[in-house]
Amino acid sequence: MIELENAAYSYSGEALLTDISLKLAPGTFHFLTGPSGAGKTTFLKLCYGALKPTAGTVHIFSEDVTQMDRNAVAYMRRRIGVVHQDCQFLDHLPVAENVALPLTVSGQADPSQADNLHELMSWVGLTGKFDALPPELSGGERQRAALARALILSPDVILADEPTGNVDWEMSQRLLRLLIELNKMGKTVMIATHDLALIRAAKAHVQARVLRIQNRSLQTAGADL
Ligand SMILES: Nc1ncnc2c1ncn2[C@@H]1O[C@H](COP(=O)(O)OP(=O)(O)OP(=O)(O)O)[C@@H](O)[C@H]1O
Repeated sequence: MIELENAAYSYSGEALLTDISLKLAPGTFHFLTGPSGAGKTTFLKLCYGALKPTAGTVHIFSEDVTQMDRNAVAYMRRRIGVVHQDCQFLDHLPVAENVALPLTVSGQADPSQADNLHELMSWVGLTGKFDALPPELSGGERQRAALARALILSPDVILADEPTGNVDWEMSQRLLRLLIELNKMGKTVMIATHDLALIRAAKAHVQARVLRIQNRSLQTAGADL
């Protein structure tokens, strides 16, 4: 689905990631860990075409990202749901409209009537928050709304950047269960996280591969996590 081959990324000529190779196969579950500033968000951006590698190649759904124009990237992005670290809501729009935004952007006539909007809001436990504004949500509600928005176009792949960053243990377990459930439905999932306890908890329920970015490269983490 997503394949990086000797991929590298530099900001302003300074190498952050070098010689990264990885194949994300359909239906797999990955964690991505590593110290703060190691490049986890940057790596995820390479995986969804927000950044193009400065060396090597990235293929997404068999297409070379460096050869895609903006329209092709936008079209490809419909198949990848991204949960951003800071959620990135439009604070003046109600939660349901934020969740439906990818439908609006992709030209669906009346997103508020979309069956999957109602289903998703219910699935993430936010039925009562349709008309709330994002600043009125708790941290866990924000993360669940961000997950719902990432899923609104029924993507094949979910990339979640610290989805449990600002929530307590109980809520992080709830979010993890949702992501595991998605994987059991056949979706490919990658979660970037600092939370090693979360990774340990997940391993009891899902076969997950743990990757670590360290010293600019990507390694498979040991079983001692
Ligand atoms: N647009 C940018 N321009 C220049 N440098 C950047 C840019 N975005 C990120 N960086 C730098 O790249 C490095 C890696 O950032 P990135 O956000 O990918 O790391 P991370 O592992 O996700 O960090 P954290 O765990 O703290 O979220 C950091 O030093 C950051 O300052």
